[in-house]
This record gives sequence, structure tokens and C-alpha cells, in this order.
Amino acid sequence: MAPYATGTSAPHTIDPGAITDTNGSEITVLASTRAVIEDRLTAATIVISATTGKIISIFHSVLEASSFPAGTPYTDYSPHVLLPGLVDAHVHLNEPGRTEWEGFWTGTRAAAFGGVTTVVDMPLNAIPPTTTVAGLKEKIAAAQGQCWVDVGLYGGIVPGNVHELKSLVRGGVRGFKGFMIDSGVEEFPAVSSEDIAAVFEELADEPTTVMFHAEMIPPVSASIGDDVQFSLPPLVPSGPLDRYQTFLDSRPSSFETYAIAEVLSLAHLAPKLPLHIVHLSATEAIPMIREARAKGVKITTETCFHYLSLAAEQIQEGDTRHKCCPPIREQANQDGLWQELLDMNDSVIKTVVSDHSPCTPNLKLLPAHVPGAESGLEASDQSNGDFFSAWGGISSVGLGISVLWTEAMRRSLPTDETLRNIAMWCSVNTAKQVGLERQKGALKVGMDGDVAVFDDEAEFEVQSNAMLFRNKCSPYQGKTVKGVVRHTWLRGRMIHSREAGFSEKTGPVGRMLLEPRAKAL
Ligand SMILES: NC(=O)N[C@H]1NC(=O)NC1=O
Ligand SMILES: [Zn+2]
Ligand SMILES: [Zn+2]
Repeated sequence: MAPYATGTSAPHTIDPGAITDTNGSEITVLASTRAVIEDRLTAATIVISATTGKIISIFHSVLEASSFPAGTPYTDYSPHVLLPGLVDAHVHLNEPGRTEWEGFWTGTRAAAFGGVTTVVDMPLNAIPPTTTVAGLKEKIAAAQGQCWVDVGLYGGIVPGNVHELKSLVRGGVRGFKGFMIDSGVEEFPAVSSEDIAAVFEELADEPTTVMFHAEMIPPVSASIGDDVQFSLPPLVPSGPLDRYQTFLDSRPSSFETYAIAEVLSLAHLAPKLPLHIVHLSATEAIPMIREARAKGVKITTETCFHYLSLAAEQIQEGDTRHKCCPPIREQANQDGLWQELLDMNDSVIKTVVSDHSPCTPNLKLLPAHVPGAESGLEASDQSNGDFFSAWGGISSVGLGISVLWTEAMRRSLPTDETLRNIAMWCSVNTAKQVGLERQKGALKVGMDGDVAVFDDEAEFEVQSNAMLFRNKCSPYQGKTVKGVVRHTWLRGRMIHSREAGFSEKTGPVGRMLLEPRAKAL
């Protein structure tokens, strides 16, 4: 048997001579009694080519270092878990143009810290936005030499840019996002139903995914009549602006259900085109998506670490670190999202992502009593905790796996199954969502050697040394979370270790993932 040419196998001894047969390539070996390999938690020895960075062999047992030629870099990480590097399919890196909010350098280091080996950047908040080929080129240029993990880019859909979309597909965008409500930045306006219809016609046969920020203010007429009822928010704020409930009341779940119904009503225009709802918060939207999927509509959704771990009832007055859109809802809604995620039959929620959308702390309008405001951050005149005026967005890239693990353990979910699920939600399915399933998201022969070494027992308190994003302002600050990513490997190279930090000498070795998506079969 030629171990390096085959797929998974479990020999007790291997012939070292075989190694020099594999094009004489150098190898790196990672092993553990626990690894998530193809939906199983199993012992594994993973052999990665140092030349190509690809996994060239996997054995379903822990082979000794002596099985390999002397000098082969070998680590047995037992009992830590080898997980496929996470693919965070929803981050805002904001460079160029708003680099003071975030950037490729800081955002990708924060990712690497938390075992995220691929991030996919949203088309808005950078200036220019990625809504034109020229904008895409500027993004690519700005990223040069700054990426500590691999980076894919989404394109944006805004009114009037339909003619750019096919060129953006050829340019390697991993999908598109459009807003159905004000995005918060003026250079990325919302699309109308007519715009969406035109986009669906344009992209109907393209290898891509069209995603929506699905919140819409239902028209008054939609709240009456005996067909579908969409409740409207109060016309004026229902209470003090620094009370979380007031903000929550202003963005009810009907914003999400109305917008999703709108997307579904247009889906027939592009029956082959994968559609995706980003950051689903409202459980009320689940039945309509399930029904559409049952009818053959190609639609999936994602939810975020914060909707699965935070709850409206716990948010203190003025703590705008929790402001995001759609909003974090009540505990019962969080429970409903978990219930759906764990539905083994066919959850409509396929992926869990960060929606890391940072800003400078002053834009959060943090009152003095909220952490972040007190740690020497610029105290703004308007530090009043106004949920309506504060920037909407939560910073969490790199914290996701620990947040998810902590919550799963709080819920007493079975450990082995949860580890497999995390790999599914945060790696396998996110990679698929962005057309990277042949390269990313799984520990499998032929895939990139991207590995997160996860210590599921250790804990840490989230403080500045664990928030490597540019602005240390996050609702997780001060919380103790369970689960530590000890080491992060990207294409066979260790890019971060908890003990030793980054390989500063080597520098950032991340790549842009710009190969156009393959046509669906
Ligand atoms: N513009 C922007 O990043 N908005 C993001 N922030 C947020 O909370 N939801 C979003 O879509
Ligand atoms: Zn959004
Ligand atoms: Zn977003």
C-alpha cells in the first residue's frame, strides 16, 4: 500500500520509504486521539505536505513519531481535538476606507487566534464597497501582505449595479449580499424588490450565492387583512432610548419575516440560484423557510454566535456593545434557534458565523459604566447609551468557537456530537456556502491542511489579550468562556499558538481566495 497516495486508512506500521516516493515532498504530521474527520470523532494522524499545504493522508489511529522519517515535524496533541480550521463566512474587515474600525491585519490575526483559518469579507463598510470590479481590485490591493488567514471576498448588490455582477463572479467573489433595509452606511443603499428581481434574472445561471440582510419595515397594509399578518413597530420609541427593550420593540421579528417572504416571492425567477439569509435572528421565520425548502427553493440561512449565546433580558441599560441588526431577541428565541440547529432532519440553519462588524468605540456611545468605555477609550460627549444612535454591530471574530462551546456545555449537550456539529456549522457548511468545499472546511485528503487544535476543557476570561481585533469593544469582554484554541494551522504551517503567539518572523501567509466558483453540476 502507498499510504501517501491513498485516502483514509489505518495501518499499524508504515513504510518510511514510501515518503520519499511522494515527490520527495516534506511533510508535517499532526495527531490526536480526538479529531473530527468526516463527521466522526476519532483518533487520527494527519499528514500534510509542506510543499502544497494539502492533506495527503489521514490514518484513523495515532501513529508514533517513529513511524515517520527522523526530523519530520510531528505533534501529538492528545487529548485536544483536531478540528477543521473554521471558515467564518461573515466578517466586515472595513479596509480600505474605514481601517480605523478594522483591517485585514488585525481582523485576520483575531481570526487566527480563534482557530478561524478562512474569513469571507462582507462588501460593505469599506470605502469603496465591493459593488464594482474597480472596488474589488481596491480591496485586493489593500489586502496584500496583511492576511494572517485566507480571505475570500463577497460582492455587494446595490441599486443600479446589476451590470457589474457577472464580472464580479469572474473576479472571484464568493457570493453577493444585498440589504433590504438601511445598512447604516450611505455608500451601500438598500435594494428594492425590482432590484432583486433584476439581480435574480442576471445571476440565475451563475455559480454563486445571493444573500440578503433580511429586515424590512412592513407597509401598513401588510398588518391588516386576513392573509399574512405582519405586526408593525411602534411609530415612536416605546420607552427610553437607552433601554434595550425599546430598541428591540423597534425591530420586531415581523421585519425579518416580511423581508424573507419578499425574497421567497421572487425566488422563482432564479430556481437554480442558491439563496441565503444572513444572520437569521427571528425563529418566527423558520417555518416559511422550511416550507419553501420543501417546495424545492434553494435557500439556506445562517445564525450568529451572539443570537445563540446572548439574550435581551440580560442586556443592561445603555450597553450598546450588544446592539446589532437584526437584534438579539429574548431567551425563548435563543432556545428556538438552538432547537432548530439541532434538528437532525433538516435544519434550515446550516451555518453559524460571527457577523463581526466592529467600529471605533466612540460610535458605540458607551456610557461610562460599560466596560470598554472605562478602559481608556475615548469618552464621547454623547456617551449616553442611546441604542438608536449607536453603531449596530458586534465584534467577535475569533471568539466564536469558545462562545458556542460554552453555551453548548451550559445546555448540557453531548460533547462528541457538539464537536462534530461545530465542525459542520462553522467549517464544512460555511465552506460550502461560499463555494470552497473542495479546498476548505474538512479534514480530508486533498483539502488544505487547516487545523484548529481545540482544548475543550480549558477556560479563559475575554480581555484585551483575547480580543485581537482592532477595537477592544465586545459584549463578551469580562465573560469567562470555555474552550481554548491552542494552535492554529494554515495550509500545514502553524500560524498562531496560545503560548508563543504569531510566527512574526514568517509574517502573514494568508492568501486571497479568488478562484471563481465552479459551476454547479
Ligand atoms: N453595516 C453593517 O455592518 N451592518 C451590520 N451590523 C449589524 O449589526 N448587522 C449588520 O448587517
Ligand atoms: Zn447584515
Ligand atoms: Zn454583517
